[in-house]
Amino acid sequence: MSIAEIYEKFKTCTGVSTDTRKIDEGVMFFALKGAQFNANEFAREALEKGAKYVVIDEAQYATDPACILVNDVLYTLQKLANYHRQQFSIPLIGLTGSNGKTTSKELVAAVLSKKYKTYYTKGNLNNHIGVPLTILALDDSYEIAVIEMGANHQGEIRDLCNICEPTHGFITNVGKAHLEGFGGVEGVKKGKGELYDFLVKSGATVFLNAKNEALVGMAQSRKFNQTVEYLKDNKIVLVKDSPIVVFSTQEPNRDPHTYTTNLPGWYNFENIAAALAIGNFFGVSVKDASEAVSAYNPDNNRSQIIQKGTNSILLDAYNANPSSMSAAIQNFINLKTDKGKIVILGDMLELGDEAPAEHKAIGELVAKGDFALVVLAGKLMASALEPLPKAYYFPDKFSLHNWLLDKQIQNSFILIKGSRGMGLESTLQCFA
Ligand SMILES: CC(=O)N[C@H]1[C@@H](OP(=O)(O)OP(=O)(O)OC[C@H]2O[C@@H](n3ccc(=O)[nH]c3=O)[C@H](O)[C@@H]2O)O[C@H](CO)[C@@H](O)[C@@H]1O[C@H](C)C(=O)N[C@@H](C)C(=O)N[C@H](CCC(=O)N[C@@H](CCC[C@@H](N)C(=O)O)C(=O)O)C(=O)O
Ligand SMILES: Nc1ncnc2c1ncn2[C@@H]1O[C@H](COP(=O)(O)OP(=O)(O)OP(=O)(O)O)[C@@H](O)[C@H]1O
Ligand SMILES: C[C@@H](N)C(=O)N[C@H](C)C(=O)O
Repeated sequence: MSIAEIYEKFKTCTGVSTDTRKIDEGVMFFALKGAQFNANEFAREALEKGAKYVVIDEAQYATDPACILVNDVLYTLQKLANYHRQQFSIPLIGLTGSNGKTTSKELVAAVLSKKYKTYYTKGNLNNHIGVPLTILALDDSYEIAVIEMGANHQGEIRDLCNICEPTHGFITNVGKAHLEGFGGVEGVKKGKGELYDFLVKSGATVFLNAKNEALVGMAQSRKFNQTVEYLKDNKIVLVKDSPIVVFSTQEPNRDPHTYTTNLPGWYNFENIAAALAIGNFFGVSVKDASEAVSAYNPDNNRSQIIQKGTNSILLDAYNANPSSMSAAIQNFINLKTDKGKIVILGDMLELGDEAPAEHKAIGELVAKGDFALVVLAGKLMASALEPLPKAYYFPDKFSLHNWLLDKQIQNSFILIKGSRGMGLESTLQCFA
């Protein structure tokens, strides 16, 4: 069956599902294969639970006229998403980067929502499955879309662009993330640059952080139809970045106005600047845009400041890589507080051969800070111990938690950061 024919059936469905444990009446079910299950085996169950059609790629499970047999379910999901995307002529802003994608996406969406009905990626659904699912839930009530794209190897951003066909785009930054799959920082530039390549090819508009040398360099070697630079002039000024970003804007016919945010660090100022520039481009007033970023309060284990008894906690436990870890630690070193400062750091994953050196470099950076306690957790973090002879080290989270529960830390400002695989948000429970 052709994609156009499958699309006709999709249009009669209430949506899409990939999980029989969470299925709504009337959906089109895509039977994906994972590490544990082959969802072809759930075709019948999906129909019994209310799916209108099931897309499968193993003939033996095609036991009902509602089964659509294809060569490859994942490929079909991606092609269908692209077909669906092509039905819309709204601006679609695609973004990627090593760090700050989700925060930037949320900020851009908050700004654009002041003027438009804005569709945007939920949570972190940014990969070869998440982007198609995101696109397939777009409907014609929306006026603009913001789509996050993530990758851990070459070619992935190219493929995601071919699915969502951005008309506008930006890269938050290029840094030391997923080095294993990208093959070093040059590989990251190449991989993230696939968004720029698409924007060149399609004559789209790029938003460019004029203060980011790596991005400016990548942009110089490409000829965009339109480039909108930000952080080039003093339209937005960083007043302070610690413990949270305060910025001021020059608004037409008004005195400069200062806004307080809920986000820590210069790196979030850059994310805010991108959101303001995009808002400005699409005609959102500086006042509305600034109010939107000022009101944004993360609740996703990223850049969250949480009070727990007498302790203040900067919870940044969604993910970690050398760039975001250094940024968070440097910001924490600069933070002024009467409380004792403590860092609790977990492994940074997906760094391949560079993992020992990168963990050691983090240890060297931490050694420059004036911390009351340095606590390291995870096998890879052992490499950070050499420059930190006084650090407390735990090979796993469980021994870390036992120690913290015993220690009853009070009146401290604590940074918690580690990779997703470490799940360090659960360390919050160790503080009363
Ligand atoms: C295929 C799938 O949905 N996988 C999810 C599943 O993982 P698993 O491999 O264990 O699949 P299973 O074997 O359990 O199941 C296979 C399918 O069967 C369905 N099923 C199962 C049982 C049943 O009773 N009924 C069923 O129908 C089941 O639903 C499956 O469809 O479960 C995991 C745990 O819940 C999920 O994590 C997993 O989701 C995968 C990873 C996924 O890709 N989800 C996307 C929707 C997504 O966007 N996820 C994002 C993560 C994005 C991310 O990590 N981005 C990176 C960069 C991207 C790198 C890229 N190359 C990559 O590898 O992803 C970044 O740095 O930003 C998210 O969830 O946040
Ligand atoms: N512009 C930036 N430069 C460097 N580090 C940043 C930047 N923005 C955010 N970070 C750091 O990266 C962390 C993760 O932010 P965020 O989740 O927004 O990034 P992400 O790229 O979406 O990652 P993921 O796709 O894995 O969720 C932040 O909590 C912060 O430590
Ligand atoms: C989960 C994925 N988005 C990610 O950020 N991975 C890195 C390696 C992490 O878990 O920190």
